[in-house]
Amino acid sequence: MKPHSLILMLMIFLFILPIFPLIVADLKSDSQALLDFAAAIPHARKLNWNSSTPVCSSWVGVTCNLNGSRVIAIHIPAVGLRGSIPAHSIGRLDALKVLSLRSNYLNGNLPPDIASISSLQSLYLQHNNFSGQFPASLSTKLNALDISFNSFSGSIPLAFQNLTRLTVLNLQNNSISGAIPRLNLPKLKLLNVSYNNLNGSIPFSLQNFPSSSFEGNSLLCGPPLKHCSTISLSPSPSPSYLPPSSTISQNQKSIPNKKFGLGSIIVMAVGGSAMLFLLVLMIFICCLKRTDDDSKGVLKGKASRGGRNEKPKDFGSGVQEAEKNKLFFFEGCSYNFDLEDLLRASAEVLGKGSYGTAYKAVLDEGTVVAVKRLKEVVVGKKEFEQQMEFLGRVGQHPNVVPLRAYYFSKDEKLLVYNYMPAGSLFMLLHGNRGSGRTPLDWDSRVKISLGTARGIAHIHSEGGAKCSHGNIKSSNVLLTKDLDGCISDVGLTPLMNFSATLSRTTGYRAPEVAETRKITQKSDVYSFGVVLLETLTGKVPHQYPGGNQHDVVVDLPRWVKSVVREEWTAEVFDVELLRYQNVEEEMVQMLQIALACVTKLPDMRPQMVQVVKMMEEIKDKNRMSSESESNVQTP
Ligand SMILES: Nc1ncnc2c1ncn2[C@@H]1O[C@H](COP(=O)(O)OP(=O)(O)OP(=O)(O)O)[C@@H](O)[C@H]1O
Repeated sequence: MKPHSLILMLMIFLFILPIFPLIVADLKSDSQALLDFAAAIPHARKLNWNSSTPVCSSWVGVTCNLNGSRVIAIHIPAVGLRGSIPAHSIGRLDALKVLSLRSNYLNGNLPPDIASISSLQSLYLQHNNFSGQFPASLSTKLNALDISFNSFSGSIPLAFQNLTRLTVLNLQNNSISGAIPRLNLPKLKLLNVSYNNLNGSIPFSLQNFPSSSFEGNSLLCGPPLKHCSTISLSPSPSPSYLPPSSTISQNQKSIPNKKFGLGSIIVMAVGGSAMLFLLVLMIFICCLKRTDDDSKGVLKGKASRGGRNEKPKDFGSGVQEAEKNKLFFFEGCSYNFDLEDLLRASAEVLGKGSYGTAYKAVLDEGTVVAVKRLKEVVVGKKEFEQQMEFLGRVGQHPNVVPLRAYYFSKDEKLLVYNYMPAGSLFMLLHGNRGSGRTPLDWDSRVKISLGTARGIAHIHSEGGAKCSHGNIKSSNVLLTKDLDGCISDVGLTPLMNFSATLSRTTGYRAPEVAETRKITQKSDVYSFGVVLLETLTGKVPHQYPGGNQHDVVVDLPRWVKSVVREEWTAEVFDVELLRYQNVEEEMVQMLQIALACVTKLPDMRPQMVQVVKMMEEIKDKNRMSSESESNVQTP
């Protein structure tokens, strides 16, 4: 080594030596703050945070700065965090820039020390159960704040006026009340305050945002919503005076009158030199680092790609490095991620089915998808791809859960679907039958059943006479946010071990299937008939873990037929439906369709297109007769 290099190295060493204990102490205090947080908050997925492993390289979701001295970002979305965050835990991370705790089950107040971390730039708390007033004191460096889908109440803090760097402000679906303050936020690109209890007029500075930013606040008025009437019941005008922030006023007061003495000048000169020295040092270190990197070349690139972020996730453990990025997207799919992103996403198990395990995966940019990791696929790659190609063609229908992408390798087969946040028909019918349950009304049951029937009819007609579903049941009827029924798991039966399917469809399986070991369109009609009976009776057609055994009827078609034969037809219907007036006839007609579907002889069952037609006729007839009744009553 040359002598001048040695001198420089010595200088660096001499400079770093005194600050090294400070670096270690800062990181230690950050890690302790995180450990305090994790100890107070139960979590479903392993965070791997413990004092014996290095914070910056092995703690899940934790990012440090370049020299590894401070924690600067925490991303732990959808890891099943529960409970309320204690004060003086995360709030102690005073170098934190990004905090993402979205899609967990956190509740209670947000500790004020988090919102006021002075370095904080992005705060993502959406989809939790936080409540109470959002803290009034906020980091003025914030550029993104998303607290949507919580239960925050109180008014929008006036301190929002000071968030001049804000580009995203999402407060939708909370219980925030009062008027919107006159926010003049020059960088704001995305604003959403919809579905709160806001009132008064929309401030002029925010009137350029679309009406969807404000909808769902019945007492809010003015452009882009309807004009405010001059005599408003609850005008609550926006506050016309906003006190300037304390920091601004202090700065304004102090700067003009300042006079510098000799002492101050010496301090400034010494400080300036130190800064200059630091700058030169940093440039030097960067140069050294680059030389080092260059000498490692491609290897270095590979190492970083395979680093902390690339740990295999539950649904991706069989994915090989060489096969990365071979995620195949179907045409028209707008998703913008690759396999690597998917494997890095945080995942939550939705359930285990006969075909494998389903996960909810939340990608870094906020996209949510459902991923199915298939087990026991019995076909080879070619056949698998042919089936996928077929599904790409057939699966395009509003009542079929869209398959967006797939991945195939020797050890891993993944299917990526749209995530359906409203859950399944099974959960809606049988989940939480105790107190606090929201009953499923008649119109919703009809809408879901008709949607499902349309989805199945579409597969039968588009896929050809030999195309059937083979696994129709209420947990495979998923719901859109408007409660429309969509059929899922389309086209998977031909890929799987037949006995696995047989064992899981008990209760919905047509009697001939066990004998012939063949799934047909007529056996799908039978299964749909059972789902319709389940929707009408509220009874579960099979035993299930944790279920209320009083609601289980092992052979539902047989039970319904026996009750109807005894002329106790009214007894078969779900008690929740008895409260609805004037729908008895419609209910009985739907019951007749269901019974036609579960006829023992396959040839006697209607085709799915006929089922759809009959259901539509019943719906239209009843709508027309109720309209004409109301017309008669109108004077
Ligand atoms: N796209 C999706 N969006 C939301 N939830 C889903 C999605 N796909 C599946 N689920 C849910 O995940 C859970 C497991 O689904 P999965 O289809 O793997 O099993 P299953 O329906 O219980 O049985 P089977 O494998 O026989 O269909 C179910 O509760 C289902 O409602």
